[in-house]
Amino acid sequence: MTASCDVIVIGGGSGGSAFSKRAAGYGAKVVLVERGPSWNEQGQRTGAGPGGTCVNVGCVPKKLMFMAAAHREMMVGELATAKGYGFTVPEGAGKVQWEALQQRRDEYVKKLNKNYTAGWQKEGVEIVEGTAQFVDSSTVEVQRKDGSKTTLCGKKILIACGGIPDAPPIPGIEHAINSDGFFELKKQPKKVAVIGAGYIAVEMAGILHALGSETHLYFRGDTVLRRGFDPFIVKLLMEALEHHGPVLHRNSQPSRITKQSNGLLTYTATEGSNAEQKVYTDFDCILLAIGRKPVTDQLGLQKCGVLTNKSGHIVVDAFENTNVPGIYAIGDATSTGFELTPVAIAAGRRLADRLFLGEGRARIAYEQIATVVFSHPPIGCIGLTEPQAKAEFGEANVKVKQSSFASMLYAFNDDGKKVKTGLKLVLKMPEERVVGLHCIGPYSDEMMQGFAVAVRMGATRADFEASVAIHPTIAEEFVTFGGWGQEKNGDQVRAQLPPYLKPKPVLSDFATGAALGAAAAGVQAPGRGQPRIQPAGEPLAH
Ligand SMILES: Cc1cc2nc3c(=O)[nH]c(=O)nc-3n(C[C@H](O)[C@H](O)[C@H](O)COP(=O)(O)OP(=O)(O)OC[C@H]3O[C@@H](n4cnc5c(N)ncnc54)[C@H](O)[C@@H]3O)c2cc1C
Ligand SMILES: NC(=O)c1ccc[n+]([C@@H]2O[C@H](COP(=O)([O-])OP(=O)(O)OC[C@H]3O[C@@H](n4cnc5c(N)ncnc54)[C@H](O)[C@@H]3O)[C@@H](O)[C@H]2O)c1
Repeated sequence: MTASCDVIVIGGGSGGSAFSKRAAGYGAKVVLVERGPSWNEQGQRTGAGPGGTCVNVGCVPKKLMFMAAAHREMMVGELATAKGYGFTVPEGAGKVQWEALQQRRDEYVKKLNKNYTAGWQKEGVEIVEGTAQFVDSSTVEVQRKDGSKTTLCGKKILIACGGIPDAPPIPGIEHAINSDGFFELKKQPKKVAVIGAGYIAVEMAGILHALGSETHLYFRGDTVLRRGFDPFIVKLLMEALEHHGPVLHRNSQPSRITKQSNGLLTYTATEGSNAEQKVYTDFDCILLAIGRKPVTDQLGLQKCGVLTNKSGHIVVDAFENTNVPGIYAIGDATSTGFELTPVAIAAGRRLADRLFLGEGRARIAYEQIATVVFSHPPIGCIGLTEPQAKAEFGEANVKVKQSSFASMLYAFNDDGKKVKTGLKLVLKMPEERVVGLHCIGPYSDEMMQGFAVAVRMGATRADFEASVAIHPTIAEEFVTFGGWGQEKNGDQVRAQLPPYLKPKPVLSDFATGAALGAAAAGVQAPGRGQPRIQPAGEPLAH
């Protein structure tokens, strides 16, 4: 029995870890319960441990694989640029040593696991290793791996338990892997089917294809990334995938997986308008990436009365409050709709600021969250898509500046094999405030963060164009879309002040009528629906 503490945190992932360190830094007595570790004594991966999904089976190992793929892409394959720049690429180059890569990647993750634990200890966070379940609204029981149990009492409790990959209930599902399984692959698949159309399917299919596996991507609609991404960006992504990516299978629903007598796998899908059963054979790997589900069903929430929605996500308001006073929730387990590491971290830190610093207004601005899809090529975006902006402000009050071109990276690809870069600004008229910024193409991932600051600060097109460009870069297009003299994209010549001389409207002028409401549940993430703009009169989120 541990003595009573100020706050019990369930889950040492992105959100729980950030909250715990910040709260302990303010002097709160924090007990962090984390299921971990990530590997068992036999060296087998057991899922997320210290650092959670991001560190163990998410962003970090995924980005390492993305970077491995980027190395190969430059050497060999349709979009290879190395030869054009004068490098000799020997016959047979580009064979990745999968096992060595996996080993280095896992060592890197294990180091991060240690850093997380050390970080908690340094801040004075008490760590209890085991699985937490509610006993009542202020008590939690923790079961350790050896079966022993500890009871913890907290004045407050934070739920930051995250989620796990979801699976469709189809026959033969046991033969498939999910994103966790991707990181356990001991050898590179020769022929792989990836099923899904979201971040994970697009990213993992891209990585596998770029690393040289024969990759097939099956999805239900006409395009991938259907929800929350700007149609201009999706169109360019689809063009890139069609010409240079995995084999695409549209309008395809998973139906069945069977094992062949030779050990390989057959994938059956229901396809097209007349629901034809199509059979695809000889896969050595089938990867399902059809979304994630929260692990709230394992918490015994009925004991404390915390409410979840239909999908099991904990219902929270914009301040991470659940319906039970003193119990809070952040990150992937919540109804906010944003399953992103920096969102979980920011929510955790702001919650700690509110609870232990007395900063009552601190909340995360869910309506202005930048995101990157590490697709091939990568995508970055923040704010509203063009259709979302038109729905929000009315068609006449939205102006768009967009352009697509081939990046200089492909200057020497004489065979014409290059992917298009696309940049788009969605402007709210008449002040031309940037309410959406979207890009696809090489380096889009690294380009986004600075623009996200500008959009967050309420930048207008005039602010963008008053910034002197950095040349030659891709990002410079965002600040040179066409100034006061002549506009690109066929616009009329404008006889008015250069944009950088226009008076800057005050932030409150930009407020829209959209009521954010008490619940962040209504605010939706790319891939989930429509984000909202800061409404008038709301305390400024930060
Ligand atoms: C393949 C993949 C790639 C991703 N790539 C990106 C990316 O590039 N960028 C990005 O921003 N996001 C990415 N994400 C999403 C990101 O990983 C999550 O949004 C983030 O980790 C959520 O943090 P969290 O704190 O809510 O939960 P988690 O990080 O999942 O942490 C929850 C922790 O709680 C523990 N836990 C659960 N239940 C209990 C219990 N009952 N008792 C004790 N402990 C418990 C778990 O062991 C886990 O460590 C990716 C996700 C995946 C799967
Ligand atoms: N770069 C990043 O920031 C990054 C990377 C990976 C994951 N993530 C986060 O993790 C979350 C989960 O990723 P995800 O890709 O698993 O989920 P997702 O919600 O992004 O996409 C799930 C996809 O699966 C499809 N789908 C759902 N049920 C299906 C079924 N029965 N059959 C076929 N297709 C089905 C959906 O139409 C959707 O396109 C993301 O929403 C994102 O927030 C972020």
